[in-house]
Amino acid sequence: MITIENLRKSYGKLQVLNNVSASFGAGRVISIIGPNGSGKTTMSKCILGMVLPDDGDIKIGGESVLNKHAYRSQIGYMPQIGRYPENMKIRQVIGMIRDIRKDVKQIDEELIGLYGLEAMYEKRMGALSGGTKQKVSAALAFMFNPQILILDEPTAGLDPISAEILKCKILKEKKNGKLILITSHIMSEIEEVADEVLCLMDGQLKFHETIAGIKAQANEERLSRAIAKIMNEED
Ligand SMILES: Nc1ncnc2c1ncn2[C@@H]1O[C@H](COP(=O)(O)OP(=O)(O)OP(=O)(O)O)[C@@H](O)[C@H]1O
Repeated sequence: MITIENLRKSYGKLQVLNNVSASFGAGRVISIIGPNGSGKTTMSKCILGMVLPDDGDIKIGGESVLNKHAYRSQIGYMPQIGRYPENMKIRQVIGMIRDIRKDVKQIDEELIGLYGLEAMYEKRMGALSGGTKQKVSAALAFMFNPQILILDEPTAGLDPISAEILKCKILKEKKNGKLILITSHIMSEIEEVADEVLCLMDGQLKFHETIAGIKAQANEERLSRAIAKIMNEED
């Protein structure tokens, strides 16, 4: 569904993505991991068209999406920190985005219901707690039934019950054939929801492997130990 070919991106002298290639199929959850600053968000933003790579290609359904816009409507994005106009109420933000996406008939309001957002509709975005803002971001990412979801540290800041709701939603949408990319540092969460792990280190692909494959390769039952072992291996 998504193919990344020899992706390169630098900011000035800093090479953030160095020849990264990978492909991701429908009906899979892929966790993107790596130390802080290893290029995870930059790779996600390249897929979203928010950052233009210096070199390489990104294909969705076999077609290059570089410098194109229409494909973005197939992607639901939950940013690490959602930024919203402080004075707008939750109701207005959701209404505004629904207005922009009038083309979508099959609206998915499940997370709005599960998070009880309607009861907070009249609250202004600037007055919300970080976790509630995260819930709005999650609800918006899933709302327009996108075929691809990119979730940047989605459960960071959510209380355990709200995080559980989101993990269940991720697994449900995976069963519906969606491709879901998640950046996360939480190993237990990765083990619960992901099928594959892609690891970036210093902008390079360190490995891209199934969970079972990682454990077998490292000869470790615990995913966190297995990943640490592989990350510490010399190339
Ligand atoms: N717009 C930008 N201008 C300059 N440097 C940038 C820009 N965006 C990112 N960088 C740098 O690129 C590197 C990779 O950043 P990126 O946000 O992709 O990392 P990450 O793996 O998502 O990190 P984290 O785990 O901390 O979220 C960092 O050194 C960052 O400072």
